[in-house]
Amino acid sequence: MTRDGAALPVLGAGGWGTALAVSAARGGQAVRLWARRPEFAARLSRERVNAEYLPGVALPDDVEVTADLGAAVAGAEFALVVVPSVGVPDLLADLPRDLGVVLCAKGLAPDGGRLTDLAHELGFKRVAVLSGPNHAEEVGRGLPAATVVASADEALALGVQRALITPTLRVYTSADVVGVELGGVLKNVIALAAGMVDGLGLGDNAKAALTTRGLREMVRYVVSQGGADDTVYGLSGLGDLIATATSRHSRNRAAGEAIARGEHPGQGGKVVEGLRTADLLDSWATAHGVDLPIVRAVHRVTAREWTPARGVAHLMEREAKPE
Ligand SMILES: NC(=O)C1=CN([C@@H]2O[C@H](COP(=O)(O)OP(=O)(O)OC[C@H]3O[C@@H](n4cnc5c(N)ncnc54)[C@H](O)[C@@H]3O)[C@@H](O)[C@H]2O)C=CC1
Ligand SMILES: O=C(CO)COP(=O)(O)O
Repeated sequence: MTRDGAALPVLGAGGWGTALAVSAARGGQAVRLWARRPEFAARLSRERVNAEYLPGVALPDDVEVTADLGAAVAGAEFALVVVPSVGVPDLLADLPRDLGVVLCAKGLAPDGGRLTDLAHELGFKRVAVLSGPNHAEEVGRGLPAATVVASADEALALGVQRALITPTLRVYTSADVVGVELGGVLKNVIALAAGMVDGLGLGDNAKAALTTRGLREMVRYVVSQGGADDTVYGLSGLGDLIATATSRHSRNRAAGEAIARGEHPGQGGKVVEGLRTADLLDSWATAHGVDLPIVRAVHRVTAREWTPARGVAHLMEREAKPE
């Protein structure tokens, strides 16, 4: 049943790991889905539905669930790493260094750097990133979607493309790791801001202005890190910004909306990557003298240093200048 020999390890059984496992298996790829908690893995293996993170989507027979990390990656060329960014360093530390790693988290390393850099620093030679407009709820249901796998190792990118491409998930390759990785990271912060615009009832004009200026901020940051502006205008940048800033599925957008209403964002234990990213990036931008005003406003508001109204004023009352 496998396409390329050994089963594909999918490490992380949250919403996105489960959706990727289901999608690949439906496409004819045998999958080993690793969950950190043994009792959770046992329940998932028994019930064949991830009721906690991806309800209503049945696991095909070709998805084997395990809590044994060594068994999950045994014999594999590469593995998808699909835990939240905060858990990536510890998981990478436990993996064999000759394994190719495909990083799927849309977040940063603890020092504010890129997770792909961290993987190289830890000794991995074959590193890729997977990112695009891909809500797990839709990919899990087999609705049409497209995504991008980027790597400096072309053979790895092509292998991932072969393993994941299906009639409903179109997988493109790219050599711009920086651009693909950081587009997915940044759009979460802009989606938090878009949610705040929704929560404050500021209207469609404000949201269009915010997301467009947010795209400009994404380009500025990506280019400062060596990525290409063209990549930001593609699926993993603009595409994911549209999907996230407008979606009822987005946890980042919903968290922004809740914060603007004065609530604490309750996501039932699901990760809201933009909160951590805004914190890390605001510090980075301050230290490096880079102007990221939306990141700054989102960080200050989510840290409860500013009210949402002050965040809006910070953006509206900047000096007048050409677009
Ligand atoms: N949900 C989505 O639609 C998409 C999510 N992503 C990204 O994928 C990453 C994972 O997100 P989701 O699967 O949605 O998360 P989730 O919130 O659905 O679930 C998180 C999963 O990771 C596990 N986990 C938490 N901390 C861990 C750690 N330290 N080590 C190992 N496992 C840990 C949890 O037990 C849970 O199974 C995030 O970076 C997210 O931005 C990317 C594309 C789509
Ligand atoms: O990355 C995503 C869609 O591409 C998921 O976004 P949220 O984490 O905001 O739900």
